[in-house]
Amino acid sequence: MNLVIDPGALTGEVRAPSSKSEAHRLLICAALSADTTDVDCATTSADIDATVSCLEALGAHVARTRRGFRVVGLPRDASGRPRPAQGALLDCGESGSTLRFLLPVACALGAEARLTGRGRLPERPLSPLYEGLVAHGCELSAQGRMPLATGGRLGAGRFELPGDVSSQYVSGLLMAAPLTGGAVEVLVSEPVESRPYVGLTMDALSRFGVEVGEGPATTKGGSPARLFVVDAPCGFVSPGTVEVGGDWSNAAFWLAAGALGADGVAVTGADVQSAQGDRQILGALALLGARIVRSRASVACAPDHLAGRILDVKSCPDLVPPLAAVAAVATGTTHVVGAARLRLKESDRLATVSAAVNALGGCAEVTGDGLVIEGTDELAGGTVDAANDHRIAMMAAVLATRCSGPTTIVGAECVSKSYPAFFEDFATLGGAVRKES
Ligand SMILES: O=C(O)C1=C[C@@H](OP(=O)(O)O)[C@@H](O)[C@H](O)C1
Ligand SMILES: C=C(OP(=O)(O)O)C(=O)O
Repeated sequence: MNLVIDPGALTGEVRAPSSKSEAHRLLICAALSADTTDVDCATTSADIDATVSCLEALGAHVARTRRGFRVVGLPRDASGRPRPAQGALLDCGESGSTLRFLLPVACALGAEARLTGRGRLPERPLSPLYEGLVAHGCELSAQGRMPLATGGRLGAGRFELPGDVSSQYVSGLLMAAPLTGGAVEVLVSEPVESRPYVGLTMDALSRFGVEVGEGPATTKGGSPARLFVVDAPCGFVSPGTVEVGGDWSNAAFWLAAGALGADGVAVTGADVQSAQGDRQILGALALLGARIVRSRASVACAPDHLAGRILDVKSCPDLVPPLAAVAAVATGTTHVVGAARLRLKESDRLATVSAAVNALGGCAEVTGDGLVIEGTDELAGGTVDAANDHRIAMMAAVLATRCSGPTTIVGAECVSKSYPAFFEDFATLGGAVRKES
């Protein structure tokens, strides 16, 4: 589906959709606990639905309720261990989180399963998580080809991972750890990029009674590292009800639109104390010169004197598209650094962010680990290929509001990966969006 956006500032108030990062984790923990859990989650998305369908395939019972999901955990064997369905096909869709969380979990459950996916997912890396799983008792079919078949059973012990490929490997191992029956140590070399996502996992586990210890350590080679430890014995204990917070990664697009507009945009439902690292959008937009106004019910962003800056995004890779939209019109040069892993997302996001800025008349260039963006106030509009990447479609829509002519977004339906109602909310904020005729 191609959508056309006509120029015009967004303004008003919008509610953040439910966080898919929180939802994945809380749904998985709920499925692994013996009892029933109500996961309050007002909105869903293709990625959240992928995790739900995989958990159902493993034997959990998940029902959609008015407030979210009611999850009945996996059946248990005589010794009280979760007993997964065997021979299940786990369709991860295009969700990297679903695949990288449920691969170690399925292995630790001793499930003979096949994990499959689409879009860019089969190309996105699993190494060296894959090798770590094999070294700890898992039998996996060849890497790089889907479906990926699992067998054997993941055992406890020490896992070593680099900090610069994907924090999702660490999160997956920590969620699998309580199922191994022994102590699990995950040593991650510094810098641990996307570190707040590991914190989000620790937060979710803690809500289900699993505590993760963390401290400084060194690798065998003597380099600095972080050690994450889940001690045995432990198991998932449902707290009854858990709440999924508003999604800061997606709220970031509305705040960016506020910075690009006139009267500002306010977002409700996103907690400024959230464990989500992407609430850093507030600091990053303020650094670029936008005006942030917090009230009890909302946080708003309005334009001021936008100026280019150095933005280190090691801990918040998903904020690059909305920040790039603001940098594209800020005075001067923005250097986005610490962003090499963006090449491993739904698209090569360094290439697609820069292509989107340039397609609308801006000036962006890819560097070794990020982007250089020269701001301009003269964006003409044009045609952006969303490249099947939800964050590129949302970025293009937001930046289109500041162009002098119309913008066509090719493949705009990919927003459904994380935010199916994005364009409805865009229109609610006064955005002029129509289907290409
Ligand atoms: O754990 C998570 O929920 C996520 C971790 C990040 O990935 P990496 O750790 O691979 O950077 C982020 O980009 C992704 O959208 C969601
Ligand atoms: C990279 C993303 O998600 P995932 O890795 O779960 O596919 C994203 O939502 O931007």
